[in-house]
Amino acid sequence: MPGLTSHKFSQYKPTFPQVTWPPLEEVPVIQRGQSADIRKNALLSAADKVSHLSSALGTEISGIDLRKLSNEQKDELALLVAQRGVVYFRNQDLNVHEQLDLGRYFGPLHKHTSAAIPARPGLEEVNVVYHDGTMPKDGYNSFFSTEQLWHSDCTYELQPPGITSLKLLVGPQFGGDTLWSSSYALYSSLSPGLQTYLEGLKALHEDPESEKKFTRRPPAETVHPVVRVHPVTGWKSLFVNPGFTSRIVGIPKAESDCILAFLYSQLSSNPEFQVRFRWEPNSVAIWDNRIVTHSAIYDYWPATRHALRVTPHGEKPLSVDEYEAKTGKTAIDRLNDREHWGLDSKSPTYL
Ligand SMILES: O=C(O)CCC(=O)C(=O)O
Ligand SMILES: [Fe+2]
Repeated sequence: MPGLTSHKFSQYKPTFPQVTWPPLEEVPVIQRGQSADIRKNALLSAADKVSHLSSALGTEISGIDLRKLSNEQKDELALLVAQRGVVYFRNQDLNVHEQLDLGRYFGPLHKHTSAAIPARPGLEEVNVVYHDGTMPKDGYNSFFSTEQLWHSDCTYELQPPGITSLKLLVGPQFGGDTLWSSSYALYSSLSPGLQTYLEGLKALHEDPESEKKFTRRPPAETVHPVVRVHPVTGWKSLFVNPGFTSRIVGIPKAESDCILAFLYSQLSSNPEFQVRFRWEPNSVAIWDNRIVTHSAIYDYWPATRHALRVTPHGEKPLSVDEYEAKTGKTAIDRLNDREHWGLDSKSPTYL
């Protein structure tokens, strides 16, 4: 009953109010995963089932109600997401305010400069993802190649998002899946010489959309390290993405183009780094934008797909040198860190 469904969620339909917000300022972020017990028993033992969907990333948990998590379980969820990149839950009844509260636990919430926000006032921290049959069939595919659709959210900000959630309200019977790609796995796949070279570089992130759309804040562009270290796991990750990283700075343009083209082709096309999620209404994905990229698939026109995203800020990305100076610890390639996380040598996963 499409009429009923669209009425039920009409307050979350997309709007683009022409309001202006002040520029973002630096905000403190508490790394919740840092307080978690490494075994994550409070969270995992409360679940009916925990299934890893691929070696590199993606875990589905059933039997947990996201409205009822204790702070201890939320801390463990933050750690799990930092390790597995993205964690999925189905049949979640949490409403948008509960989704906002959960997000706020992980960091101050980001307000998007230009993306749609819900029609109902007071929900500026919610991002609306919405397509239906009245919109062009080609959708984003007429503006971007499938490779360009891969991105990590809002990396042009000074403090790009950390632990982000997306809840599907309405979706097609089939199609409209989302893909995620592990940037830990991408880093870990490179030869030691290339890893070391990239660790010394920085790249420019900017929003190509900001020239085309009304922006509620002056558009940001920021230079971030090409390899960043996750503050909780201490693992190194490639931090460039086709959506927003335009060039590596301080090296010849041709060299930057060539390296970025190689990295983008790897992250978007190497299935070993990827996981694909088939949504149902009330599915929630929680991913760590610091260490994964993602890409939605627009193959469901003319069906309606409607989802809400809540996006906490992460820290200012730390380069390997910054992480080591700050913590006195050595940042590590995830592939070499199995023992620390209690994995035996045969375990295919990185839980
Ligand atoms: O529609 C989706 O599955 C994801 C869209 C997206 O990129 C996002 O919400 O960050
Ligand atoms: Fe996104």
